[in-house]
Amino acid sequence: MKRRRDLVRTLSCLRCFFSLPKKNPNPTKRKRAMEDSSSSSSSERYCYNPILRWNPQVEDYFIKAYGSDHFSRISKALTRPSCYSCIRVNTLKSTSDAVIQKLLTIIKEEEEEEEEGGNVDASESESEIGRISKCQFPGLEEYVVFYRGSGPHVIDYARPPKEIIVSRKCAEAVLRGAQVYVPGVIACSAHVEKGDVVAVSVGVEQPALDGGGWGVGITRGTVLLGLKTDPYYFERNGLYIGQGTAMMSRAGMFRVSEGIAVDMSNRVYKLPSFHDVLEGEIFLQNLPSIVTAHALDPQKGERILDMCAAPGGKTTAIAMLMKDEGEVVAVDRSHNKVLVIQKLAAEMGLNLRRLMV
Ligand SMILES: C[S@@+](CC[C@H](N)C(=O)[O-])C[C@H]1O[C@@H](n2cnc3c(N)ncnc32)[C@H](O)[C@@H]1O
Repeated sequence: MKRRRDLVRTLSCLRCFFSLPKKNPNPTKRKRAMEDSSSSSSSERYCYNPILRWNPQVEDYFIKAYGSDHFSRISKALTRPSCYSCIRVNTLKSTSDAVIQKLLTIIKEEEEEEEEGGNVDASESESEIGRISKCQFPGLEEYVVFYRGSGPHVIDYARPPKEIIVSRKCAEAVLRGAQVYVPGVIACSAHVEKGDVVAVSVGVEQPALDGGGWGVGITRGTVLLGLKTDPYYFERNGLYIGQGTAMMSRAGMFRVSEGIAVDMSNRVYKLPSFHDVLEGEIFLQNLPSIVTAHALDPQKGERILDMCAAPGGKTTAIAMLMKDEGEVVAVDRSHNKVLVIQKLAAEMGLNLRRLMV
């Protein structure tokens, strides 16, 4: 089974990331910090500690509504990834009990391999059984399984640094167990070669200096010098998401259009990638999407229209709940999107009857 190693090695999404590191959010402060060379230690830099910046009026409103303590906890939680992966079991092919057993077997086998290779950190070897559980909401226990991740972890990074900055979207995927793919890389240190261990941070949106909206402010392909005089140096403090091995040189990362740029070995939050795991038997789907189809309560023989259907998460959930006896009309706006739905339905062994562009 492809990519099963990720289930062991790595353990949602960053729901909100309009966040900045705690230090030096504006140019004046940044300049002051650059002058004070002792203000940015390695532990400050290589940690994950973003804070959310709110529109002051919105902030005032919420503080009045929730109280400042509660609001500050909400604000902090919004900068953290989800601790759970939510797995929908395809009940036409399997059951939640069978899926739990299979996942445990996969994890055990892979753990043994990792142990043989000496790659297991004993301090992290919590029982996997406790990590997997059935959803407790009535009616969902039959087909929804949770996998609980872990974090935040302290991931030391040895100097001298070789660094990579990735986009927010890429960072969200990485903290759900993905690798860093080429399109997600925004900037990279000079002289990064294939095989180098690199520190990976996220470039977050910041207010433009000219007051014209928010942006990442780093041009794709920027060379990171690793110096405190580097204009982006302080912005990266506290936005470190982990480290990995460069799978290509710096030149390659900005020359090719696809492929893995960094094989992540350590992430500050760990959730496994379920990519290619138990294909057709399970589908990774956020709980609200599952609940949407569940609340619709589709019955055998009904005809249901899904108007913005790709990639087909709710479409296939509806078809499954109808025991694939009925008609789901799935519509999306391009032929390619409809092909994606078709592929997912085929993997799950479902006959959707009608797919439309
Ligand atoms: C968030 S995704 C839908 C996710 C999907 N319902 C699921 O559960 O997997 C939104 C989809 O709406 C589609 N969409 C947007 N505008 C549309 C339109 N005018 N007609 C049909 N589909 C549209 C997009 O192409 C995209 O695939």
